[in-house]
Amino acid sequence: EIFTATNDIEKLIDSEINLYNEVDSYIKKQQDSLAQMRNLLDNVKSKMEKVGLKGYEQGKHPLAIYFLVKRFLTNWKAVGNRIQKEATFKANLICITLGLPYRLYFLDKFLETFAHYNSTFPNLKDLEGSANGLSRLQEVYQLNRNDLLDGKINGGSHLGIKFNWFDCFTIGLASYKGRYFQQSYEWMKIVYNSKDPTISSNQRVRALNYLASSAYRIDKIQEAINLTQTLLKLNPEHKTAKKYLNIYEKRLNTSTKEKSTEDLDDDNDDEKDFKQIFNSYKELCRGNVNQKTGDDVKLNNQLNCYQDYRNPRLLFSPLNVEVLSLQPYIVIYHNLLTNSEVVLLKTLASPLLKRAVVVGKPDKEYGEETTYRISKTAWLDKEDHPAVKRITTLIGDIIGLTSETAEPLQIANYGIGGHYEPHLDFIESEDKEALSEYTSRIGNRIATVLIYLSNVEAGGATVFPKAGVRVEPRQGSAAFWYNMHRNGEGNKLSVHAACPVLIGSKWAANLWFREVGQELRHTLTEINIASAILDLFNAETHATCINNNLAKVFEEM
Ligand SMILES: O=C(O)CCC(=O)C(=O)O
Ligand SMILES: [Fe+2]
Repeated sequence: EIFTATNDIEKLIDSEINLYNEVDSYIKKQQDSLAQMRNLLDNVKSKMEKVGLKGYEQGKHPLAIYFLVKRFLTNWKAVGNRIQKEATFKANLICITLGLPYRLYFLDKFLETFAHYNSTFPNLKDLEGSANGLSRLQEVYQLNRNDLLDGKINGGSHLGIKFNWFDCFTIGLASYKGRYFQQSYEWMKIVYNSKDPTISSNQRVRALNYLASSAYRIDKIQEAINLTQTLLKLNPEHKTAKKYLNIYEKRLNTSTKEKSTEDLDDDNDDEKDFKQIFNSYKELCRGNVNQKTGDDVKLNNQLNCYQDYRNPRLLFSPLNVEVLSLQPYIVIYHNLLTNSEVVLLKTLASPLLKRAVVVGKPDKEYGEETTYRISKTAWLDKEDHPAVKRITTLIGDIIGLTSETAEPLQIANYGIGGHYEPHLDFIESEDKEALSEYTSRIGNRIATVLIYLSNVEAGGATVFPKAGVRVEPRQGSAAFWYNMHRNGEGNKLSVHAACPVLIGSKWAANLWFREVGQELRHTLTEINIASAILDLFNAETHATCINNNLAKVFEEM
């Protein structure tokens, strides 16, 4: 017992004072800590509000997405660290001393929420990915740099948020990695010249290094040399600068004449063709449709349309067909799917979406992740849902090909800057054995039907750089084209691309028809068109069609 001796009472008095001090200091620390947390939270709130877009609207805007990802990596991380500290055993110790439960309930719940979200938080790869998307958008759509700095896109409305040096560096680095050297030059220059006191000297040197290297790549050789010399003054021990300085100086001493012949040699025919396709791709993405390459496309200047009700399924509701190109044959089927069919396909695909891979060369392993295709995809088999089967069969009937050998439906969803650079859908390979392995059972990808499952606010068109064709996504409509000639050879004019999504999000479904089973059907294309001409005389033309001169086109063929 305590009450029997003063000695013990004195101990008790000491204990009381100790206890008071202990709890008092704990509360003060908690108050400090809470005040700090309040600060961090207010800070992130003000950043959230500054963006100016509410809720899911942010997900449609590439800058808002970039800042959202950045908030998780910086502000929310700081809040998380703070919360982690709250969970130190000190807090628990107090609980034990006072005979309270081991952890206060609210602390547990707090941590649980954080741990749960933490596993799905964006990481550095996501920040790089968003910056990479932004740099691609800047390149393809020629986004104005000053507008971006200001938090807007080509004269659009302002987000309330602006770029700081860190953002310029992040996007500059993404541009550098994407080989957009003019861009990386400009972004890194801003970082290097920034007066912001929060840039460490180390960061400034890093920016200088990329700036010099970008300058070299855009033929500002003397500037690259000067910048590298400055860099070496700041950091004489820099690992690579000396080596690069040598290279730059050598290059400067090479006469211009020599250089230009060198450059010409580099430009072999394949490379030239590739550059042409790429330039035309960007022009078409920007909406400049008069970008024809090759001579085979003179027939394609006309826009034609007809109503198709030859198939009994279409009798009461004929399909509006718009012919965009005859060589290669590209058409649009307007309003092919209903809204509820579109919603159903997206709902079925959503839980199955995974980062898209490309088939690549059949001699390579199936499924490569690349930067030239950024989207998530899911496969829906005919057996997965009766609607998938019905839609696949209907499409086969409409285009006149058997869907027996068609691939499952591939649903794609493109995020920030999501795209698919110019490519062919059929598989080519030098390696005959590997090719035959890919094609032996059902043949190559003879034709593609691309159904749009959403509208896109800006960007995201499907373009055919060689045919000079651009298709804007319209929810429920579909593009159809042949990838192969009737003689079984691939048609290189079918090269096409998905332009990066600028604003909004894009959903589409690919249905690839394979060669096997089409032997007698492929020939029917021309007959289909011929019968469509007959239809022209009976049917009303679709409102979106400008000319009605399919017959004229045929006379020229
Ligand atoms: O989404 C697009 O516009 C084109 C997609 C495409 O070409 C493909 O997935 O092969
Ligand atoms: Fe494709």
